[in-house]
Amino acid sequence: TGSSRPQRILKAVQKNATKGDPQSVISAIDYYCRHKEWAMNVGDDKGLILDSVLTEVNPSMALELGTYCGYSSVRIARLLSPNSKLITVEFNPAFAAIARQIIAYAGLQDKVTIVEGASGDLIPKMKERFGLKSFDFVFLDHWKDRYVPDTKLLEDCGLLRKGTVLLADNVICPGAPEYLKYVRNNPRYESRYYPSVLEYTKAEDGLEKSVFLG
Ligand SMILES: O=C(NCCCCCn1ccc2cnccc21)c1cc(-c2ccc(F)cc2)cc(O)c1O
Ligand SMILES: [Mg+2]
Repeated sequence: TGSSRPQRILKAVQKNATKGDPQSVISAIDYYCRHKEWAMNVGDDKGLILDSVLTEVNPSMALELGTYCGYSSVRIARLLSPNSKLITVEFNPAFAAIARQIIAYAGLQDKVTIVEGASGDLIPKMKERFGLKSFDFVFLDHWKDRYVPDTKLLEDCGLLRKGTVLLADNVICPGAPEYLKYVRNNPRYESRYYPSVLEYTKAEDGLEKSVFLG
């Protein structure tokens, strides 16, 4: 059988990017997915918004739900301060294996821990597994119907603190309408919508940033 899309993306990184240079890895993936074959990375347009929110938050502990090929893991990890960490959760072992190689190619393997499994199973085990108190930043980019239950789970497991920033991808396309309702009508969150486009297209999409107020 032939290669998978993530395998082809890894090949494009190995061919066109410079080992240890995260920006070249990001550019190689964006070029491939814009000109060769589309893939569900957060992409360069929404990626600039992700970068700016990250720079503002400067998290010590970051969580990503939905690794895929590791594109946004590289975007996040490249901006983390020394000793800051990213935990990224991926459901699909084949995707996780590719992401591990792309993150390592960027030279960011010491900052990123990839955990395989379902968010609903893993979130309740995070405190004990990683000895962490809470997350400073959470990037939601997994199953869109899991955004609300997993946000509630993060609250209930005491993994959010006053000021934790949640950033959700795809709130317009494919859409996360229940999530928008949940965070926008909730006194425990201060939300703001960042309009953008669906990765590598002209279709409308955007990111929702929600600050947990405790
Ligand atoms: O579906 C998307 N992402 C989720 C992929 C599956 C995640 C599975 N998963 C990972 C960790 C994890 C942990 N627990 C449970 C499940 C978990 C997605 C889709 C589109 C898209 C697709 C077609 C189209 F026409 C327009 C847009 C664009 C995006 O940017 C996306 O992110
Ligand atoms: Mg996405």
